[in-house]
Amino acid sequence: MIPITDSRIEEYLMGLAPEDNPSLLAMESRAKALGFPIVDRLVGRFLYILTRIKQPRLVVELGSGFGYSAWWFARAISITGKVVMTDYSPTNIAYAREMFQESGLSDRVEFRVGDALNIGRDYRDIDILFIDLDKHQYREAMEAMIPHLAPHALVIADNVLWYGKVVEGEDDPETRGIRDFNDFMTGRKDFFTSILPLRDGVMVAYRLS
Ligand SMILES: C[S@@+](CC[C@H](N)C(=O)[O-])C[C@H]1O[C@@H](n2cnc3c(N)ncnc32)[C@H](O)[C@@H]1O
Repeated sequence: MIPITDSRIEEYLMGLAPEDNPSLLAMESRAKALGFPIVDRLVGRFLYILTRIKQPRLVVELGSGFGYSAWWFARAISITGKVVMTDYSPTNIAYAREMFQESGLSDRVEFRVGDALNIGRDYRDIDILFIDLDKHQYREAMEAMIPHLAPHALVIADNVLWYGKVVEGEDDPETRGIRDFNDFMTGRKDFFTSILPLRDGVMVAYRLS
């Protein structure tokens, strides 16, 4: 494993990103206690900014866990917008419901339990697609969702550097899945794609038409 960002830099950045929302802090503590992978605060704040700039009508998340990343989208989206959360786990979605209720954000969120690849296809004209499900599924998910994206949609994907394994010659299904997804996206002429080495690597791809 290769640390993407030096831990001292990450600590410094975290010091510059104070948050006091009780639901947010509770979700961060839960992730720490369970060792559950969330995008983390630095990426969350980045999602918030992208959402404010884009002003989406519809955000669809593939792989929402218990709602941490969705919380950032919901906080940033206007009251007329909607964030669709998807996760296999009813326990995760039930916890997310509680957190969104507590934060007064539930009216902007649709909570869906099941396979994100099936659920995602229920929606059209998606302005922001966020991909954070099992890593071997990234490309399949993307290919399935392209016809469901709005013109000039943003696709954001987490973990695209996969703890540095993408450059270490690892050949497990997850690393292969991420490499394949990165090659697929950067090879497409209809998306302009950029990868930020923030936390575990965040891809932002802009649909050109
Ligand atoms: C990395 S976590 C998501 C974390 C979340 N995006 C966040 O930052 O708060 C991945 C989640 O995706 C879910 N998942 C993986 N593949 C899925 C699929 N095909 N359909 C639905 N959920 C899936 C897992 O249950 C897990 O909770």
